Amino acid sequence: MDAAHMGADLERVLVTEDEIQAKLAELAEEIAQEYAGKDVLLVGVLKGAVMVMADLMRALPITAPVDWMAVSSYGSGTKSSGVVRILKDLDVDISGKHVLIVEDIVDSGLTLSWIKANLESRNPASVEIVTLLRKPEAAKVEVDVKWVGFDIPNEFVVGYGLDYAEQYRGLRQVGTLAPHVYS
Ligand SMILES: O=P(O)(O)OC[C@H]1O[C@H](OP(=O)(O)OP(=O)(O)O)[C@H](O)[C@@H]1O
Ligand code: HPA
Ligand SMILES: [Mg+2]
Repeated sequence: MDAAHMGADLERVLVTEDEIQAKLAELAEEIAQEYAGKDVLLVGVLKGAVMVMADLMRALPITAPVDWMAVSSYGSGTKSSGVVRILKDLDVDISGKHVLIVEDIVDSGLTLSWIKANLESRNPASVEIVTLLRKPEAAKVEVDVKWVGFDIPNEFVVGYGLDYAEQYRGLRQVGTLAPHVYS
């Protein structure tokens, strides 16, 4: 799909490219302060967090190693199954380390609460979460998220890492899809 067509499939832009970048710069400052003098490992959750990770780590005034986990809960649909599977585990041992999970979205919260509990069971020094987006009205479980970029309405969104059937991840903004896309 070409980029122009990808953008044309959006019904409404909820967060613009500029808003995303400005927010990540703010969050990066806060995160750098929090971890000053500490070693922190950034853990990205594939595939959605790729964009947030790429831009957040470049905005961070500190250097930090990066590792990735891949889990699946959504498959190709628009609803969380609630069943989380590890598709790819971390490469490194996190015991004694400060871990910052980097995510694109907290929707039902099922994925993040599962990942957080899973990582906490490995005896890290701490586990915190930064997410670009959160849907407060969609929460099925409460997850303690330290840094949130934007609270958004309970609508399915795409762009900036977020997909619908693996499409639209490359959009620079976040928005809802036009109804014709689903039919
Ligand atoms: O709060 P929840 O309802 O659990 O939803 C959030 C999760 O869903 C998405 O991942 P998805 O499983 O679609 O994988 P992807 O990142 O590869 O698209 C998103 O990246 C989060 O990880
Ligand atoms: O709104 C969403 N869009 C795309 N992927 C998602 N994964 C959880 N919520 C969403
Ligand atoms: Mg997805």
